Amino acid sequence: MHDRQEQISQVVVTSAQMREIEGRIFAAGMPVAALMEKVAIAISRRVQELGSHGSRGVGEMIREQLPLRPRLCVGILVGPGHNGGDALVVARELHFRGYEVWIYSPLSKLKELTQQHFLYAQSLGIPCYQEIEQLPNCDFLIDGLFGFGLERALTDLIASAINQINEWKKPIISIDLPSGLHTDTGEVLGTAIRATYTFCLGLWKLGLLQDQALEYVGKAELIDFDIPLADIQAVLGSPSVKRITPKSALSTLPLPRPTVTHKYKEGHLLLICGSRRYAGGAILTGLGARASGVGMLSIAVPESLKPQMSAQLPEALIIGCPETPSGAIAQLELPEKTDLSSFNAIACGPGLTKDAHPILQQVLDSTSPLVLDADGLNILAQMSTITTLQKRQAATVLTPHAGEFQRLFPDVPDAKKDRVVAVREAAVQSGTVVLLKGARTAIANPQGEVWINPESTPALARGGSGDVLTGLLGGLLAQANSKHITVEEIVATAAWWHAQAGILAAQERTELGVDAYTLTQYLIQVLLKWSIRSENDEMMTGARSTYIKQIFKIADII
Ligand SMILES: NC(=O)C1=CN([C@@H]2O[C@H](COP(=O)(O)OP(=O)(O)OC[C@H]3O[C@@H](n4cnc5c(N)ncnc54)[C@H](O)[C@@H]3O)[C@@H](O)[C@H]2O)[C@H](O)CC1
Ligand SMILES: [K+]
Repeated sequence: MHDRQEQISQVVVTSAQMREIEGRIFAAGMPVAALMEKVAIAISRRVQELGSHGSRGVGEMIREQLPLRPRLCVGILVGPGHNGGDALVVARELHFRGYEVWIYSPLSKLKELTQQHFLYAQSLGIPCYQEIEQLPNCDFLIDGLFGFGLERALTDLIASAINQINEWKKPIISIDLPSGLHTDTGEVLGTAIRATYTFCLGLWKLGLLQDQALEYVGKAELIDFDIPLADIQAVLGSPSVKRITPKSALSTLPLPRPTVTHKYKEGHLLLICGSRRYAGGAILTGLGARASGVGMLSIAVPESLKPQMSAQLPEALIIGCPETPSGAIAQLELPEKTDLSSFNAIACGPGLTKDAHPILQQVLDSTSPLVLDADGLNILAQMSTITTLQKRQAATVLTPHAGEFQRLFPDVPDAKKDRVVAVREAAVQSGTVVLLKGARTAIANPQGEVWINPESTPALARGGSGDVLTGLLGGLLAQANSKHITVEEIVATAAWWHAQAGILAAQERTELGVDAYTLTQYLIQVLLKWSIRSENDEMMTGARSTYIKQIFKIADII
């Protein structure tokens, strides 16, 4: 069961893929009405959990507002399709559980199954309204207007009703997707419900993981309804878009370490960063690399930065390089008998300034895996990016934010419209792994596979946090060859780890308290938090299986 949950939680689908998977289920004999019932009962149960006393959810919020209200009043928004059908089943179930239920159904032409549920709800005496103004004051709402069947911009009638509903500032639970969002791109088609919770049905919809959707999605969770893995496999093959999960991220960390090892076996990373103007970028990149656990860390900086670098990172080999009049690295001067290929990985860019452009060609000509960030990317953007990158044999990872991405890849589809399409196109064209930073960082490999980090925090939107990621990523890349892990999986792990550190820091210090230096201090705490959690899971699973064995033993079954 656990494995299924993990597999399902990684899958991301478009509306077309969901339609195809749904079609296989119905073709295999599952009646549409039965599936709707199965799904909507699961939704109803979850709504009641949220609405129950003491849960940190809708019920908690409502009780703070209306402690005396004898029973919760819920408004059900019903659309013409099966999303509306789901909502009507939920309406019926909450009605039987004692909730005061009202229905708003703006369109008179409903799909047959939805129509049947509508008639039954009316037969139970549940009040149904066609005008949003008629809907009495509810404690919370269930949004079943549109799911993954939304095909075009909303009509004015429905758009103005949704805007009105959003004005009420009531908790809203959206079924499958907040109505009005494009299922694949997350684009707002006119307007959209601002959900407090989104209960995504069966498999994660791609649109819920796109930056432009996030202010509408609220807290998203998956309602599993036992879609056979075989149907998912048949339609998706190996999923082209995956969610990064704690389990997948932790599994690629260079942990546990072999009992017998030494510092050179745990990777040697070269950072090329910093300038007189941006010394801090070099320090932050170094601290990110330190946290990765990399065995040996060399940092090439302009000569004048050497003292402060050694003070901040005494364990690192600081390589003082000749500098330009503006205080940038003029040329790389590596210790004798070493050249760029001596390093397991190179990370280049933070704080370099564009005056360091001669360095870039050197690192591009190297045969080591290479991470380019910040000015490393800005200098690259001045070269013919795609052809330059295609010449490299070794792995190359680019970590642009939206602006750097636009400069690097002016000809790929607009990342604002669909980040997944844009990052995939950039990676395929350039033959590199591209990490496009954002609220939901997206990573693509040259084969066009995409990973999305589903959890982050606006606390990371600060100068320097990208430098930390570059060091962390470079350090993990330098250790990668000790395990058979792909570069893109390492990149996905670095993105997850970096975001988790931001989340942990923000929990303890608020979203204003996560400067880049502080962020570096939370990186190791992420591993402690998740290793404790997975030990607990193991223990729980272990405890649970022991407990079950005891019961069966008593019953003399095993
Ligand atoms: N996938 C599954 O296994 C299950 C899905 N369920 C639910 O069904 C919806 C999808 O239902 P569908 O009828 O295909 O579409 P919607 O209800 O999302 O769309 C409504 C309907 O409205 C029409 N329409 C499209 N765009 C517009 C518009 N802009 N204005 C007006 N009308 C529009 C279009 O004809 C659509 O058919 C899914 O989200 C789940 O909630 C099952 O309940 C369980 C299994
Ligand atoms: K919906």
